Amino acid sequence: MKNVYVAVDIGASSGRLMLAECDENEHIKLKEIHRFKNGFKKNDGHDRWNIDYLIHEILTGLTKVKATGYQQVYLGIDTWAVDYVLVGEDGHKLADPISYRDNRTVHAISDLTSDLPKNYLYQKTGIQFLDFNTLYQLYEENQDLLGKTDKIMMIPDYIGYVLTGQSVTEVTNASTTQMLNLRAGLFDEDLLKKINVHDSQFSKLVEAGTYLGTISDHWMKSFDLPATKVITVATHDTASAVVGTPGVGENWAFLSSGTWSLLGKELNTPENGQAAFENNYTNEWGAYGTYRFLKNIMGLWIAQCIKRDLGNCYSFSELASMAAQEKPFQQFIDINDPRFIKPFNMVDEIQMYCRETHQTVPRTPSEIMIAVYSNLALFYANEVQKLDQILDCKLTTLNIVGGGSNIALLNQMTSTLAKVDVVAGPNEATAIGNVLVQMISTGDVADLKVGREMIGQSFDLNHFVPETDKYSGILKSYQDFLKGRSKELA
Ligand SMILES: Nc1ncnc2c1ncn2[C@@H]1O[C@H](COP(=O)(O)OP(=O)(O)OP(=O)(O)O)[C@@H](O)[C@H]1O
Ligand SMILES: C[C@H](O)[C@H](O)[C@@H](O)C(=O)CO
Ligand SMILES: [Mg+2]
Repeated sequence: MKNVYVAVDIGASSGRLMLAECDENEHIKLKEIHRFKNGFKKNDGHDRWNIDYLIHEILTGLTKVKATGYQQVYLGIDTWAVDYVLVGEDGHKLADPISYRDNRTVHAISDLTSDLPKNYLYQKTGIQFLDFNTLYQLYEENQDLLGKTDKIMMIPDYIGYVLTGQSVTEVTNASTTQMLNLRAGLFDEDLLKKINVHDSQFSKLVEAGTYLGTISDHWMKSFDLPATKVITVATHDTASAVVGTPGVGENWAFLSSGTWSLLGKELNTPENGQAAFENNYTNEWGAYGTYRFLKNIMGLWIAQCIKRDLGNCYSFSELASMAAQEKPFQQFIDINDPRFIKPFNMVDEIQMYCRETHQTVPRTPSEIMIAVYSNLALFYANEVQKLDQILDCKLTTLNIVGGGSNIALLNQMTSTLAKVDVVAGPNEATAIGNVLVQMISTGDVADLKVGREMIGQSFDLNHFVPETDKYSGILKSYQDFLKGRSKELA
């Protein structure tokens, strides 16, 4: 009997259970079984995720799998990065996890690096400086709570623990903490000491593809579930997205385009030299001993906030169609400006930014959306150039995956500005990468290379090529604008 696989993929904006099987042509057949909203809410003084709700949604999705007639499945869990749950001696969570968008870490990098030089920290870890990395969250953590903590579990590891009773720390997500020592391949003792955390407060580090256990009887008695074997996949959703990237092109890079845009290249050895440090690139660990050399770009979080600020009157595809009616590049915006991390109102913030920089202020929903897409495309193109310089290579193709791969206008602008081919899709690359690690772990698929070939044959990919001589000079003007802004804000 053929194996059946379930991917639990929970991003910052939404979660889903996807069911996957291989058909007689070795094509991966993917079916959405259950989708649910995600998001943080203010609770007990901080922005927190509702982890119990997420676990309940997973169990609800699994009952739908059983109701569809599947008696036994494999399952993998991937979620967003850096956030964690504190678990007490009694094995239960001490509090709901705080979101990385909470304000508590806004000064953490300067505080923690006052006597720990940034380039020394970067040499040790190779991880980009984002003030919400786990290192800074734990530095700012409630010390009383930390003192009562038996285990610190990353979100997907915690979910696996609640479902199976087994606790591990999977490396792709552990690397986003900025606490793993690149050379040793372990948590860095000096950094743990710096934040009053002990090595024993983390469960053992495991690679993606490690068998975790079966869903415990407690849940089997409470829900009508299929017999479920849990495999620890590449539990950082971006790591799964990279596994699920078809990898089309002679010299390809990836852009995992969702709440965040993660633009980078899969490497076999880390790149933590001076140029990478100065451009704040990261070496998150990937599956199968690879490194995800990438940068966090603000991404479609901005679109999500605009959609909310407009009262959710428009779908994302309607907003994209409206944007296509407008002229692009009417204003330049540094979309990675920290002011866009969590403004009270994104529409107001973008309009204020344009006023402050003496530019045309976008007014209508379509003007605002074309401003966002134009500047995302410009930012992407600028980073593709930086990747070429840092890695001393010439990228030929950008594989765009995730929800953002649905935006043809953005794909085309990116291809033209970056002067690379764009291969867009699959939009559910994260879930596909999740199940692919499971399939490799059971032996159904030989390895990552074969798996990526299967992805290319199983899912529709859309191709975009640069429109020559269009928008010439605009990228250089944008780069000058960014240089001017960084001087102004220095
Ligand atoms: N048809 C579409 N037209 C325009 N935008 C779209 C479309 N489909 C998805 N998107 C964009 O993709 C985003 C969601 O991407 P995705 O589903 O990859 O995110 P997620 O997995 O829910 O969250 P995370 O990025 O945290 O993993 C939406 O916020 C929206 O901006
Ligand atoms: C906060 C992290 O940078 C974020 O989770 C990103 O890595 C990601 O996983 C987006 O889906
Ligand atoms: Mg996602």
